[in-house]
Amino acid sequence: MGLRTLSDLHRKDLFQSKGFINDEWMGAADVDHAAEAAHTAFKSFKKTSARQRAKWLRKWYDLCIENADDLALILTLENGKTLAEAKGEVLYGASFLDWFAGEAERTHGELIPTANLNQRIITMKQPIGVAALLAPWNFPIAMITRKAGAAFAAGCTAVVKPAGETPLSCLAQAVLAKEAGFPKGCMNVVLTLNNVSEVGEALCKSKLIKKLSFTGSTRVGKLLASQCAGSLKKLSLELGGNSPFIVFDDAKIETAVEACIMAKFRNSGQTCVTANRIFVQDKIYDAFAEALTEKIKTLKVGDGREDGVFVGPMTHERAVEKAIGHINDAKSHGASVILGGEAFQPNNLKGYFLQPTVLTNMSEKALTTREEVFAPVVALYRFKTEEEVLEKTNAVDVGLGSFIITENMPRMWRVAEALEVGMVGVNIGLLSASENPFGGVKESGYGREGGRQGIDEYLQIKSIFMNVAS
Ligand SMILES: NC(=O)c1ccc[n+]([C@@H]2O[C@H](COP(=O)([O-])OP(=O)(O)OC[C@H]3O[C@@H](n4cnc5c(N)ncnc54)[C@H](O)[C@@H]3O)[C@@H](O)[C@H]2O)c1
Ligand SMILES: O=CCCC(=O)O
Repeated sequence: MGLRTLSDLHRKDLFQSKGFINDEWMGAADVDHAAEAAHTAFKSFKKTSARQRAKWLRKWYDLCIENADDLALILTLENGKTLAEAKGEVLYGASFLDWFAGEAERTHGELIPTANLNQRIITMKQPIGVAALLAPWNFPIAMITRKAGAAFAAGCTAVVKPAGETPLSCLAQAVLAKEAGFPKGCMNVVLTLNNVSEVGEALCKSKLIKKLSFTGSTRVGKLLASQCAGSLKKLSLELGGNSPFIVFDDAKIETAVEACIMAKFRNSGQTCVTANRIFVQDKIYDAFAEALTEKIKTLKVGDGREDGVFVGPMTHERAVEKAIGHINDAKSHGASVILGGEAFQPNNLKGYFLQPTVLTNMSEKALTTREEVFAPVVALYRFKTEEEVLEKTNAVDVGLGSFIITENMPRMWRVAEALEVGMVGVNIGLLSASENPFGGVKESGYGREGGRQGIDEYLQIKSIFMNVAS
């Protein structure tokens, strides 16, 4: 079969290119109109039963699974990730709808034991209101469903803003959410490209919007937090990371290599939890570097629609430029490029490709020590002791994901507890599951998405304080 294009979609209506407001497709990004539609819908949506919302979420989940091939194709065409990865993201994205369908009915309040026996206090959880959901270009489906699944389960309505680079997957989700039965005005989508600052600011400043959830860079997260200060919106921020991937001497090399490939090459290195600083203990350093490099040499780079391709292009040109800057900077601090190191065009393909790259002898002075590479660049740092590696890993402003590879259980516990991060992977290169509370600490942001905690981001607590004296 040749390379697939939009004309191969089974359901042509999944390809939409206009914004979606109050169940209508619109040209301009009109935040006020979208916020009003969501606000009006909220008045009745908040009164629907959790069981009904769970049914809509399950139907939406079923539609994602039914249309998985079409959704994956749209995703590959707009983001560049391989079809296999895109299919994986469709399933991962759908799993949040299934998960939050379950959570919708578990937003229990509590009866609080009171000091005064003539009083009773009970609490209830209520939806916060209209939520603005701002998603990034690296996971254009899963970051929508992770946010919207939780918001709708809680009884909130939404104004969704996908990244300007990847609006199509989000619009296809809007088609399916409507088909699943969500009432008019529940899911609104505003599009941006060159006007992202204006749209972002309007979402932050809208009085009708009570909650904002953003996944993206720390730089933009800080900007949005400052813009939301005026209306004191509740915020969830899932921002940049600088994940350490620590291979201890006692690790199994095959486990370390397999986990590192997953943690580094998923989505061509463009994930918020991508292994950024790979710390390898002295005794295992050379053997690990060699085994990893041999494995990376086997990874096929190319058009994500082609069979066997493991690494697709980067999503935009500035990502390649930034990675080349990081490689040159590392070299200037003494690093050796033992594989790759350059932008290239595999089979003369147009696109933003970078050779999978391995850098050894990394210095702490290199920019990648403090900045995310967000590219298929493996930077290997050497360390001697557990204390040393902990000090180095924690000496950054961010703390999202981390990975440790060890066969020593006491060490696993010591290190996992000492790492200043939101998530620790042990002998695995992945942190993604709908049941995992995903999120960070320090300048990686706050709030959790997915897990039992994810729905709470869209709820507020009300207490009822009663005099029960007879
Ligand atoms: N946490 C994540 O999943 C994630 C996702 C994408 C990018 N990033 C980080 O960002 C870096 C660079 O990516 P980039 O060049 O797209 O970054 P960027 O800072 O320009 O944009 C990040 C995201 O924020 C949105 N955005 C930008 N300005 C905005 C504004 N004023 N209001 C509202 N939204 C706005 C963009 O649409 C994009 O989705 C990456 O290297 C990585 O460190 C992280
Ligand atoms: O990049 C951000 C999210 C990645 C994930 O959920 O695995």
